[in-house]
Amino acid sequence: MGSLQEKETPKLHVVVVSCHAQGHINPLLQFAKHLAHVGLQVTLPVISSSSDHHYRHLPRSLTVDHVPLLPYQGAETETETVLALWERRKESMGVYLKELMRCHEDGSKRISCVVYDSVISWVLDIVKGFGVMGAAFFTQSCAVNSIYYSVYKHWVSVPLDKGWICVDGFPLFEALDLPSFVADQGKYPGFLQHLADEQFQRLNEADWIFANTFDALEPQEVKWMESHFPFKNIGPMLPSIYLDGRIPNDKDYGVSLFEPNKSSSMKWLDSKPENSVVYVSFGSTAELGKPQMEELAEGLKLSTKSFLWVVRESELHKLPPKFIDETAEKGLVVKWCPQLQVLSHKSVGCFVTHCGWNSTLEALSLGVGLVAMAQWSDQPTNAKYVEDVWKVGKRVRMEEDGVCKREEIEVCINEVMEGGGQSRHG
Ligand SMILES: O=c1ccn([C@@H]2O[C@H](COP(=O)(O)OP(=O)(O)O[C@H]3O[C@H](CO)[C@@H](O)[C@H](O)[C@H]3O)[C@@H](O)[C@H]2O)c(=O)[nH]1
Repeated sequence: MGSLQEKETPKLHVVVVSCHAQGHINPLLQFAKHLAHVGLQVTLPVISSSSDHHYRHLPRSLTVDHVPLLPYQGAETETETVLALWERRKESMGVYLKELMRCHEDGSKRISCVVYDSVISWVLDIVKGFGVMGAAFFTQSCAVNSIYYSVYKHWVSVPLDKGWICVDGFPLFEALDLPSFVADQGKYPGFLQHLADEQFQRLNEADWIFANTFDALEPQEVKWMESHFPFKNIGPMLPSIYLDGRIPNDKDYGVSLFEPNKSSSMKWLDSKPENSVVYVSFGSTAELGKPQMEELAEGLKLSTKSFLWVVRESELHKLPPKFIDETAEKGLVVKWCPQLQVLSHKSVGCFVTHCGWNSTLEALSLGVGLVAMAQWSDQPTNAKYVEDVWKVGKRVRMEEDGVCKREEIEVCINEVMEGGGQSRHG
């Protein structure tokens, strides 16, 4: 029997490759859904050492492929460094990608284009080796991209000679406003150069460049970036239900590396009055020091507000002993939650956040005021924009020891809850 598929015009096949982190997978997956929605066949590979990922609401023309993590080459050790793990993931994804490209050099699933996360631009070398088009996708703000590009071009000197940097038409960036890799190179040796080179040295070979931002949010920064590269701003990459509803049934990002504590979080929020809850989360990678964790816990205790705090499994041991029991009346600690549903819940009145770019875009899109507690990477720059440029929240002040104290946390929460940030509920 001549199958229906044989008679159909084959769909263009696009592969979307993200680095292995929730904050990168979410916007790239969202972009993949848009491609699937306009009729393309999309494959999204996700590294998995186990099958503990959680998939939901994905369109039929979007396939999530599991990529096995290759075993260690040498002796197995328990303590794998960040860089070694990064290399092992790179190798695993590289092997998978070459095989996928070889299998689909022709035929109905021939690959037309690979969209890759800008921080893993080595993907472009593989893609170009097969004569296929490649599109870079930047998951961070244009302000941050511009700073890294200025470093790459040696237009700013790092370590900072003056203690601040100025990019044309942007706000002045003092050290505490800069991505941590720029402000404190000593802490992350080699990281900045690697990141700047990785993102920009092959960019001229990319056929398209996409960024998860939008013109109205960063008008100067977008213009500046566009004067150097043909960027297309396609953000914010949030599930459609929170924006224009373009993709039917698109309620959730859909691939979670953590298991969300959904029903208990939402039930608990339902029991709280409007605008009464502080939502606290530091995303998927930030690790707070124990003293900071204690100050935050004490700050939440001091505050008269209720709180929902996401503390990832690996961070739980840093909570003060008995904290969960002592605060059971006013607080709930969960290991992961459906953040978009939480932020759009009417009981949530403010968001204490590390200012990861996705969390920032989500809060801005849903109208929740922010208490910005940046930890590392691009987060200090996002926090500066939250307070000084968009004026949608307060940035906490750190003491000399780099820790933000409980009283400061309490004051910032009160200010934002009582109208210092943006207001969603009137
Ligand atoms: O309980 C939770 C906590 C978070 N999220 C989601 O996880 C994502 C987290 O992304 P983000 O806020 O960007 O933080 P990170 O996971 O820390 O993201 C990394 O990647 C981002 C994009 O490059 C950078 O901006 C960050 O600094 C970097 O740490 C968001 O979509 C959240 O909605 C949940 O669904 N449930």
